[in-house]
Amino acid sequence: MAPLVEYLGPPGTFAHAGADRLRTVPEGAVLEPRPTVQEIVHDVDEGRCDMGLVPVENSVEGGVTGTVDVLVFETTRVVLREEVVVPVTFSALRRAGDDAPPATVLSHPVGLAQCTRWWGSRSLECRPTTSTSEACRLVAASDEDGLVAIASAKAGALAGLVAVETGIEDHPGAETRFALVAREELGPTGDDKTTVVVTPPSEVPGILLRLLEPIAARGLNLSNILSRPLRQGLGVYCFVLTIDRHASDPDVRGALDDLEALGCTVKRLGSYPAWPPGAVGPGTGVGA
Ligand SMILES: O=C(O)C(=O)Cc1ccccc1
Repeated sequence: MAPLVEYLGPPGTFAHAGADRLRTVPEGAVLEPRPTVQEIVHDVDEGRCDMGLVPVENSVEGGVTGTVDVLVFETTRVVLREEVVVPVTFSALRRAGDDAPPATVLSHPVGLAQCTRWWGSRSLECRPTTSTSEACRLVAASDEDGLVAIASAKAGALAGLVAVETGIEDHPGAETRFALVAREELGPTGDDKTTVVVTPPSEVPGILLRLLEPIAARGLNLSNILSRPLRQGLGVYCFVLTIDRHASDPDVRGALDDLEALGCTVKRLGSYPAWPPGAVGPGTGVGA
């Protein structure tokens, strides 16, 4: 049967654009929008779909914490299978005929955070939405005046909105990394990354330094480190580490064994080919 790939919808999101850049999805896959990252990740974890495409990191905002936390705390089977990077630029989008002064801006939290100068200088009220396309859908369906969606021009056009300004982001050239999550990871391609969640034992002084030592000592490059609160009180954190090598590499295996020997809990989120495309084939073109 054709694999089912869910992405953060509705159509026109940056995730939808990312689906077009996927390289490891079998031909004939069916692509379906879902309204929230949580639903997508749980659908993969519990076998209701095969794969899911969700935002994990933005070059201006850092980790997309909503996604990272679902992967860290709410999954048992989900692994990262592929990463895809998408350039992001934002437009201000309105209903045709709504000439009222802008009053309220709607977008995904990452979209709002990347356009703070635009809406901050106009003192607009912010309404976070589950995606940029959902912001467009809500503005198009509302009879409230003065609403502005922040999304790609394409998302706006799909919802029938008019772009009143383009390129409104604070930092041009931003990119977002998306993860294709699945239940099975891929073998080594020669240019891979491994992401793990490391929870240190409590109350060990200098633990961050000690848990980085086995990685540094093996000459492994750490391309990302994110700390997330364990929700057990202030100062209690886990670390999401990305190592630029496949988990089957003996040095990565050795480093992860050392972390466990230090008393850390290690949750393996999987190994996947690094972006930009290197050792794997061309895109499968399942997306937008
Ligand atoms: O809402 C979207 O379009 C997404 O795919 C998530 C997102 C939102 C803002 C910037 C990058 C990705």
